[in-house]
Amino acid sequence: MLDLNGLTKTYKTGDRAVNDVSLSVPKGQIVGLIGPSGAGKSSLIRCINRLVEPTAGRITLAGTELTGLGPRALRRQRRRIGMIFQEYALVERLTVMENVLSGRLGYVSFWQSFTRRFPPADIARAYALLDRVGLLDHADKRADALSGGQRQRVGIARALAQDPELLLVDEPTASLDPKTSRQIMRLLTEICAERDLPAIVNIHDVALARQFLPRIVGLRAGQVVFDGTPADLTDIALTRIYGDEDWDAMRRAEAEDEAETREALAARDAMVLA
Ligand SMILES: Nc1ncnc2c1ncn2[C@@H]1O[C@H](COP(=O)(O)OP(=O)(O)OP(=O)(O)O)[C@@H](O)[C@H]1O
Repeated sequence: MLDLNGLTKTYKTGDRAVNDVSLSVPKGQIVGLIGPSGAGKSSLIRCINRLVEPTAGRITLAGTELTGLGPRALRRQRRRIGMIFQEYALVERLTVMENVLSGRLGYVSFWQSFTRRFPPADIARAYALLDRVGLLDHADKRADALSGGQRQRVGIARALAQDPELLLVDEPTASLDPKTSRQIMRLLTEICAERDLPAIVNIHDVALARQFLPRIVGLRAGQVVFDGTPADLTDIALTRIYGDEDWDAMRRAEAEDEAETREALAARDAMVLA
C-alpha cells in the first residue's frame, strides 16, 4: 500500500534527518514510529506527504509515485493522505462541524469553500464521523470550548472526512493525560481496522506503542534499527534504539510514573475508606 524506498532527507544545515529508509505498510496496518528525540520521526512522517521535501528515494502510495509530482498533482495526491497532529491544528473560532468539513476542502470548488457551502453528502458524512468519534452532541460548539481529548477526536474526524487511503499521525497523545491518551489510541486503532486504513503513528511513549500497535519501527539517527512486534521489543532492542543512557532514563521515568499512580490510587482509597 505505502512503500518507501531509500528515503533520505538532508536539511540545508547538513543534518541528515532520514537516512536511506525503506519500509512497506500494507492496508489496514498501523505502525508505531519510536526513537529518541532528533531521530528523524517527524521528518520521516512529513516526507511522506512532502510537507518536507525528500532529498532522495521514492514514496509510492497504492501504485502512485508521490516523489517527483508537480504542485497540482501533489495537491490532488495529498487528499489521499490524512494527517493528525499533536496540537490538533483546529481553527479555534470555528465550530466542531466546520472543522470536520474543512477536511473536504481539497474536494470542493473555490467558491464552495469560500462561502463554506458544502454538498449535503459531505455534511451527512461529517455528522456520521462526529457520531463515530463520540462528538455528535458537540457539533455546533466552537473548537476552543473543547477539552484536549475532544479536540483530538475532531482532528481524527477531520482527517477521515478527506476519505484518506493513509493516515499520518504525529504525536497524537503528547498533549494528553494518560487515560485520554489510551482512549485516543484505542479509537485510532479501531478506526484503522474498520476502514482497512494503513497508518504511521509517531509516538514517543513506548508503553503506549507496545499496548496498542502491532508493529513498531525504531529509528535512530535517521535509520531503521528495529522493525518488529511489541513482543520483539526487548531491552536489547530498546537499547539499540535509544542507547544505554536514554533507555535507562526512560525506564526510571516510567517506574516513577507507576509509583506516582500507585500512590495517588492509595491516597484516593484511603479517603474513600476514611
Ligand atoms: N527544518 C529543519 N532544518 C534543519 N534541521 C532540521 C529541521 N527539522 C529537523 N531538523 C533536524 O533533523 C533531525 C531530526 O529531527 P526530527 O524533528 O525529524 O526528529 P524527531 O525524531 O521527530 O524528534 P522529536 O521526537 O524531538 O520531535 C534533528 O537533528 C533536527 O535538528
